[in-house]
Amino acid sequence: MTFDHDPTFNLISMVQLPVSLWKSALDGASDEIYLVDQHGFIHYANNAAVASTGLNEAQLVGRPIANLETNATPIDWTSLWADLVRVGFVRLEVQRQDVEGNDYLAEWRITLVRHEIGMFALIMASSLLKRPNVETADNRKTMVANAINQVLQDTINPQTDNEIGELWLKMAEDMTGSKYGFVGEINEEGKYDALALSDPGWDACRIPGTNKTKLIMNMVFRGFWGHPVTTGESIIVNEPDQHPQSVGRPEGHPPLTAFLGVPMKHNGKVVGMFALANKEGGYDEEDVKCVELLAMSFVEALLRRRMMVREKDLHEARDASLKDPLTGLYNRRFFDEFQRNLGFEKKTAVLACDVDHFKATNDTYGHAVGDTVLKEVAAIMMKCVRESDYVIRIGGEEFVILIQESSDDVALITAERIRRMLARYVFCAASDEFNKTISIGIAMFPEDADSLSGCLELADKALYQAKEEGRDRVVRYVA
Ligand SMILES: Nc1nc2c(ncn2[C@@H]2O[C@H](COP(=O)(O)OP(=O)(O)OP(=O)(O)O)[C@@H](O)[C@H]2O)c(=O)[nH]1
Repeated sequence: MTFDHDPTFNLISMVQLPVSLWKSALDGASDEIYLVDQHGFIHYANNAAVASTGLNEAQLVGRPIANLETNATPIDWTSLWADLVRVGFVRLEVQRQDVEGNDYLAEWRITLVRHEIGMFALIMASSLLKRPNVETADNRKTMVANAINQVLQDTINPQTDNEIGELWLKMAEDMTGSKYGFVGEINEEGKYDALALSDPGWDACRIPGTNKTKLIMNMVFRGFWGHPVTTGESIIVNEPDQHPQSVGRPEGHPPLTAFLGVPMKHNGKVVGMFALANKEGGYDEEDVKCVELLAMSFVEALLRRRMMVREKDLHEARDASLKDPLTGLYNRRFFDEFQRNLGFEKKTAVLACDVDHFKATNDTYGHAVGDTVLKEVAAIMMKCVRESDYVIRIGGEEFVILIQESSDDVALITAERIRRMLARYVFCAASDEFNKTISIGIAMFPEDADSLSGCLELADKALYQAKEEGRDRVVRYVA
């Protein structure tokens, strides 16, 4: 493994934001920040990390995070990484030691960062009891760094666009000391739709009977309000009434003492705006820098979230097309796809299962009861198999079970378990109770046939034999 590239590069390229902004935010944050690869090696450490560990950046980069001399307790990186990959975000408390050898408790907030060159862990470490002596305790920069962390978390936690908007608007207000504001996007008609609006104490924007605010939709902003959207430039207006672009305020709107408007951009195009109001003493260039950084992070968070939601929807739609709506089991299409992707090395048992005299159930109790029986049979089958096995409703009252990495014994034991459980199960129909049995035929892939469907044909032959021999039994196919 080599670490000869700019260590910040990975992080920057992941979030695709200008290097200078991110680097200054991360470098100057008062929390220690590390970017760590999946093997636990540090790729980037900020100034606070340098101050806290007493090691310079060159000494830190390439070092395993788990074995930092400042970790008073060892860290099991392998299991931590496994949790991170599974959940996306991990928070833990780590006993650490400052450069003078004093123990202190630190909180690590770790976010999984996915990138085409690999996955990384972004660790933000802050002392819970005693902050190590870090000179760069600039509160604002810590907030910006927290915002970066938030971007990454926002893409993981399922939230609505409006909730994300509220979160980022609050962050922008806190960072600048604004009294109120709004954030929104340009819609397809080129007008403005708010995603979040904080309460400026103006009745006109309140939803009657609630303390929620009405979202502005399809708005065209004039004067300095619209400046960020029309020009793509941020604007500070510290004396709104005297400003040449002043268009006054709508009736009943609370006093406006200062205004900061920052465009949200994506690929150079203005896609929205942050608008903040009434910072005491007015806004300055530092506010512009912070909010511009936030605006970029916000767009990133929003777009990433939408992409993830789209992917999830697609995934669910695909999943639904492979499922049987009655039982929730996989369907025939799944069997065909599974077969296509099956490698030869995967020993798989094929169990062909058919409920005995099912037609009689339909005839006696009606189709609806028949459906309930099928659902309950499906549930019994699911209880009898391992998580790694597949239960498929191949059609009507016929089911197929695929047991991966199976031996003859495992297949027979599973089939017998299903047969016995079903035979003992009592079904109910109105005031009547009844039992059902099942017949099962077994064939093994690739031992008996060189395709799964070939195996299914042989398992069906064995199933037919089971029916012939009196039903309620398991038969292993023999050539
Ligand atoms: N309720 C219900 N019945 C179904 C469904 N799909 C198929 N069937 C019925 O399942 C029955 C299958 O009957 P047969 O294939 O004759 O076999 P059987 O009565 O189970 O008898 P053996 O298999 O010989 O033990 C038919 O009556 C189908 O109409 C379904 O989704 N719901």
